[in-house]
Amino acid sequence: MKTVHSVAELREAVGQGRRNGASIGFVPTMGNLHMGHISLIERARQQCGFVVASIFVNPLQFGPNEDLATYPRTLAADQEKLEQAGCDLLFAPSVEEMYPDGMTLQTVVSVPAVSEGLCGASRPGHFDGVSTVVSKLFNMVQPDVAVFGQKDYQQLAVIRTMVRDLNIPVQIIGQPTARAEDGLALSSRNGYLTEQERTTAPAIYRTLQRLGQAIEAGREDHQTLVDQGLSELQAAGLRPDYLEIRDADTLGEPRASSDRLLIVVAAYLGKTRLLDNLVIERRPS
Ligand SMILES: Nc1ncnc2c1ncn2[C@@H]1O[C@H](COP(=O)(O)OP(=O)(O)OP(=O)(O)O)[C@@H](O)[C@H]1O
Ligand SMILES: CC(C)(CO)[C@@H](O)C(=O)[O-]
Ligand code: BAL
Repeated sequence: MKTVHSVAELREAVGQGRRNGASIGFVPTMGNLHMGHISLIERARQQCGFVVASIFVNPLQFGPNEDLATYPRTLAADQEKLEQAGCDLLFAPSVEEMYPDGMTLQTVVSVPAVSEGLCGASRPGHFDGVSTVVSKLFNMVQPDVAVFGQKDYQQLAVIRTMVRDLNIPVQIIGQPTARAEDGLALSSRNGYLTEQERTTAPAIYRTLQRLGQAIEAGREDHQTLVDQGLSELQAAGLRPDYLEIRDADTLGEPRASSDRLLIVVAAYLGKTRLLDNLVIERRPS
């Protein structure tokens, strides 16, 4: 696997892949790779002859009091994992390469509606940072297919909307969440957890499953379920940011006609903010 750091080298290497007749698959990441990331690479590999990953900790999507400075940067280990997973090319640009005129003068891509609420409410400006960097990366790589994780469900919805609204010629694939044996969604930020916090963290998925089972059994009293779920999380030692039940396709409030519901949660364990979600097929009434 080749690693490049500049847009010019990236274009040259992707162009070579394309000239060899391969379709281009792309997996954007912030690095510190785990098996969740690797499942995205493998998904891209299934469909494309040439697979590109990027590692870029994007300052534009971090709030002023967030963990930009401490976010784990583990390039050498990541390169090894990507190589083993069959990735062809890694793009690992500097901040200067991505934002040569600085970030204040950067044109911003902003996706309305779907980026508001949930993480958009707790992290103002976050999704503008994500949609801006992902549209830049799409223009740099020009992939046929891009794979994102369903763990970051709202992010995936924002990207799908952006691609549709801006007519970007890329197929977006959502890959199911890879989990540890105890159900905790794999996440780079799990590395921040103390041993004690790590034993508490699976309560998030347990709560999602319990709510999911209740909905599958026909419960429609969503607010009661959410209140119980919040209490469960708190009792386990988590500090919920939000726990909500939404329409899984629009991310709006569920309607009588919603046939897929999203149970979505963000919760703090100490200083670490963890995300997870579950999609439930609703029983026809
Ligand atoms: N457990 C997982 N299963 C499947 N995909 C995942 C998983 N975790 C992350 N991804 C996906 O990997 C891509 C890159 O995400 P990122 O590098 O931010 O990893 P992360 O583990 O989510 O990090 P963080 O802890 O910072 O949120 C995104 O599309 C994200 O949804
Ligand atoms: C999509 C992404 C790579 C954009 O910086 C990031 O938000 C992530 O890793 O999920
Ligand atoms: N995986 C989401 C990227 C972020 O938290 O900034």
